[in-house]
Amino acid sequence: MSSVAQSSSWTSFLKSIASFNGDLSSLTAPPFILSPTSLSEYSQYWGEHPNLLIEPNFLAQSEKATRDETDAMALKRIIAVTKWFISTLRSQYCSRNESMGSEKKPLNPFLGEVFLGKWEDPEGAEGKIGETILLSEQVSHHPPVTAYGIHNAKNGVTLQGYNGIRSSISTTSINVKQYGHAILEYKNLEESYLITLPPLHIEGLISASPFVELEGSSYIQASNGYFAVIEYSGRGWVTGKKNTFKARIFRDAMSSARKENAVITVSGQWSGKSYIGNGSSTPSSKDELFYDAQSSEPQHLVVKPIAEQHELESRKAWSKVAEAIKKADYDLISEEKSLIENKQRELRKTEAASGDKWQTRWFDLVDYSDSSVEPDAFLNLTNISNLSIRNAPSGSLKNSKYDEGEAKHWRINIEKWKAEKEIKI
Ligand SMILES: CCC(=O)OC[C@H](C)CC[C@H]1O[C@H]2C[C@H]3[C@@H]4CC=C5C[C@@H](O)CC[C@]5(C)[C@H]4CC[C@]3(C)[C@H]2[C@@H]1C
Repeated sequence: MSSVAQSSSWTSFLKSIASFNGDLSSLTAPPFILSPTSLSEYSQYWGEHPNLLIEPNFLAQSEKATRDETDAMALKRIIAVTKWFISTLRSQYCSRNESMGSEKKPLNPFLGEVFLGKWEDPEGAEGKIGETILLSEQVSHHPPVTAYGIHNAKNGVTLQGYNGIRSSISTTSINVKQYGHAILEYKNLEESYLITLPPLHIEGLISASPFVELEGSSYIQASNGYFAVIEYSGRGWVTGKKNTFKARIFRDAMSSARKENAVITVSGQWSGKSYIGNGSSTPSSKDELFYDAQSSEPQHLVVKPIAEQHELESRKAWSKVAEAIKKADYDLISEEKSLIENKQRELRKTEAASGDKWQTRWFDLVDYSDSSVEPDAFLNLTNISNLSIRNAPSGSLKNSKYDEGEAKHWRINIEKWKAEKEIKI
């Protein structure tokens, strides 16, 4: 066992996990497990392969296409969307391990914290992709919820979504259910996709080298009917290596009831190589390579220098805390964090006194249980996939045990971004 794992701070931290109350940010983790990065920055992991995100826009059928050609192109597009989704997972769930040696505890964003930037036209794309922007905003602090919008104007592509988590502790791991979803819209194709988020757990706590492993399933529902079911497993499974997945693509959600109905199957590691085959049999390294996560380097977001940032922008707001974490100076960390937390407490008190609640900046909370709400991509896609519209764990089905309670979801308000005067990309 490494010296870190034996260190008193880690063992006392593990004990604190034992008395866990459900809110991860309430746990005081030892300094070496703290990340200098705020959770509001994690939205960028959706956009680090702009070429794959935009690719479906170029897979349009011709005007004179027959029904079969149209269908064949629709299948090509959901395969391309599945490839883009799989390409996001290494950044989402492995990037801290790769850059800092293990999963870390991100800074807990304050209400109203924003993170924004752009991906420039990828090298060698000859202007085909163009610029893609990211807007991310902490729309709730209790519980923590981050909303984001990624937009590529040149190709009419918009990805928007939000994420919140609920955690619980088992003897050796932290179990996390994700709430929220992503909606991907290709304006030129008049086509949209609903993407749900898989549950995960944190392994390696005992050995003080935590890492994320995905589990369960997630779904991609296309407005043209095609439906992808992605199942995740880790090395604990009989055959699986870590980060294993199997994606099955069906003509529609109904036919996904039987695995034999899969028209395409993709299998492998989302942090490594995966292979694609026709039908429902499991492809292997003898079949066609689908994606190699290790060989396609993520394109990093361009973020303004901290000196040019607004005080609500994440890296500016957290700069002193981030410095203290890099110095592993625990007293300074808690001193600088308290300054931010106390300022937030004051703000909330003033708002409570004057009665004007904090207003979110670029996102609106839409109540889908309100029958007057306009039919939109979310309602259409949850209908054809039979997925719940409620604030249930991501991917819950209608009439499942979680299909109850409120149905309020965060949506980007692009007019508010266009009217933005103070904060620039
Ligand atoms: C708080 C307890 C603690 O410090 O334990 C030490 C360990 C670092 C485990 C807890 C933290 O692990 C982090 C992993 C984070 C998730 C990673 C990726 C994503 C995907 C992204 O799209 C949305 C956010 C999400 C789900 C992160 C949520 C927060 C997680 C679970 C951090 C834990 C506090």
